[in-house]
Amino acid sequence: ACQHRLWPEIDRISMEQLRYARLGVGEGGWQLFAEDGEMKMYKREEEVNGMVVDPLKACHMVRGVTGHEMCHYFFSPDVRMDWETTVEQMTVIETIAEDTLVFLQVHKRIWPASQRDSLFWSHMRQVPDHNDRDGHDIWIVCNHSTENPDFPSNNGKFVRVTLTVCLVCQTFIDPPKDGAQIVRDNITCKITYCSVVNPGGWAPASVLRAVYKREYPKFLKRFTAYVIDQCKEKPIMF
Ligand SMILES: O=S(=O)(CCO)c1ccc(-c2ccc(C3CCCC3)c([C@H]3C[C@H]3c3ccccn3)c2)cc1
Repeated sequence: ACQHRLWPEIDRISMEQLRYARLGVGEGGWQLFAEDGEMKMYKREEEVNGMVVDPLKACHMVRGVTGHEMCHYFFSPDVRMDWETTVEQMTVIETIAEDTLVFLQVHKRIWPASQRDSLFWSHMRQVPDHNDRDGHDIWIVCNHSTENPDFPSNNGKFVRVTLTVCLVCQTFIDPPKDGAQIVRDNITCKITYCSVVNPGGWAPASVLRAVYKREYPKFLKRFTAYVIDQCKEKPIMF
């Protein structure tokens, strides 16, 4: 992967997104728009050329899974269609490395907007976390739009969205007493999910904001429930 032409961009954007995810929501005009238990969703209202591109930041605490497990299932193409209900087709069009893939996805049409597709590299990485006492690393998956001459945007069929998404997960372990073995009940995963999606073409602001408000909470709840269910009978992947 390190000699691939995209590697410098992949490395830079992934680390930028890690820093961005770890910034609090105290400053920068974030407004809380959805809450469900431990999950808190914030957005900023932004438009580019009259198109809604509202950045989103979601914070969640999930008990019983590790950050490695959360990122593994988010990254894996094999299980994508099991949890991602807003995607109609998903193809891996390039394997840059075992932790770096290029996806082409066709998203379900959101009436009355025209149907969208997305083409993005996806990179998963473990990042040592210096200021974390119990020494558990941070896992991140970063998805960022890219171009590929074999799959031109606006190919007449779909409007190509551009996106930058990151899932940053940190594992916390509450060690069991008397040196017993760590079980899933001793584990909590702190998730920060950030996304900026540019619709790539006009779509009514009111429709998009309504879809964001409905779809993002559903998306994150469904995904985290999926990972908990997949992991519960399996050995812990730290
Ligand atoms: O986290 S991921 O990388 C997971 C891999 O799939 C991701 C998540 C979401 C998107 C996406 C793509 C298109 C749209 C819109 C824009 C105009 C018309 C379609 C939206 C908006 C509508 C929002 C939304 C939020 C959550 C789920 C689906 N829909 C979101 C892409 C990638």
